[in-house]
Amino acid sequence: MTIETVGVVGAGQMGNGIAHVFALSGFGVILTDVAPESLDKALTTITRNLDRQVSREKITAEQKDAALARIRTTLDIAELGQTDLVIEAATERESVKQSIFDSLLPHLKPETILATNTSSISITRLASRTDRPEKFIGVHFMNPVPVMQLVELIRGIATDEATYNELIGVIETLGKTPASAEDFPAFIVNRILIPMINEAVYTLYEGVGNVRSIDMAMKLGANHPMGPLELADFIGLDTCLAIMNVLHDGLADTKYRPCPLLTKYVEAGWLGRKAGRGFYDYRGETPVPTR
Ligand SMILES: CC(=O)CC(=O)SCCNC(=O)CCNC(=O)[C@H](O)C(C)(C)COP(=O)(O)OP(=O)(O)OC[C@H]1O[C@@H](n2cnc3c(N)ncnc32)[C@H](O)[C@@H]1OP(=O)(O)O
Ligand SMILES: NC(=O)C1=CN([C@@H]2O[C@H](COP(=O)(O)OP(=O)(O)OC[C@H]3O[C@@H](n4cnc5c(N)ncnc54)[C@H](OP(=O)(O)O)[C@@H]3O)[C@@H](O)[C@H]2O)C=CC1
Repeated sequence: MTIETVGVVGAGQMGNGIAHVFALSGFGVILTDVAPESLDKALTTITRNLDRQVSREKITAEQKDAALARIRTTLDIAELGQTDLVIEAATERESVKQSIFDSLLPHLKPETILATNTSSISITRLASRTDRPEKFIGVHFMNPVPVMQLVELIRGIATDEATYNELIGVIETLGKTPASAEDFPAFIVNRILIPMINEAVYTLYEGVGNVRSIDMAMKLGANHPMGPLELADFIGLDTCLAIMNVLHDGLADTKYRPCPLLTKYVEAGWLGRKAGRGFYDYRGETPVPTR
């Protein structure tokens, strides 16, 4: 099958990045979300990130304009019926993803591949509730999508070889590197990364360090490009907590217990950068630690 047009469901930080890289690689993109403001914000972010790539001479102004012209936004999920591949990138909650698939499936062509960018949820379980488990696959992009090289590919128990091979080709066309992960909670990257972030929150909770000292320690002491709390804010604290809950429920091991302080920040709506506040407050000129 030739994939020419890609549907992206969810226009948050991952959805806009996925739309960006597909459009830049020549695919037509239809981006949908439930909120018109999210679609407007996504287009503003994509334009800003393309401008950054133009100013760093990674792409030309013509490539930027052509990429933007390939992206269409809509509030009507039925419009994704014309696409060859759909990537679901909505909130990390199984019920949300489930209801998206329920409303999307009646409109899809039988040959369309259905992918999810979930960062932790079982691909096999999500696939089993669709009409095409053999054409269902996990395609896990990393944040920020235009920059990060890796894409994890996760096959559910029923995913067929043709779908897997098709996606390897697509990811290579995007200039990225596919890596296969088995379908266990949070796959490879987040199985390792998110417990590390959770441990950093425990370090804060127990008073071993404050926000600044913990981030500085890991940046200067372990050469991480961002400190773990800065990275948690970047990912989204709701997403970090959702992933810890999937690990805790799925592996039934207390070592995956989400830190109560992480839960408290999420309960406060302090979800990180996207909410203007998390372990840092981003509402002023420079980020200020909240603890
Ligand atoms: C939760 C999950 O399910 C899985 C995940 O995604 S986990 C999160 C994985 N991501 C990470 O761990 C990111 C860690 N952080 C980093 O790698 C870096 O801090 C960073 C790349 C985000 C920014 O790097 P930096 O050096 O501080 O900033 P900066 O110099 O402005 O940017 C570096 C490059 O990225 C580009 N860039 C940064 N953000 C960008 C964006 N949103 N869009 C396009 N380009 C971007 C810059 O243009 C620059 O490109 P060049 O080097 O080619 O000139
Ligand atoms: N953040 C990260 O670093 C990474 C996240 N992921 C995964 O990508 C997915 C998206 O995460 P991320 O972009 O960070 O989250 P965001 O919160 O930034 O964006 C999620 C978007 O989905 C929208 N949405 C919610 N419900 C629906 C629906 N029914 N139909 C369409 N859109 C909907 C939200 O709208 P509204 O705001 O109105 O609710 C929001 O715009 C998650 O599965 C996450 O686990 C994967 C890799 C990295």
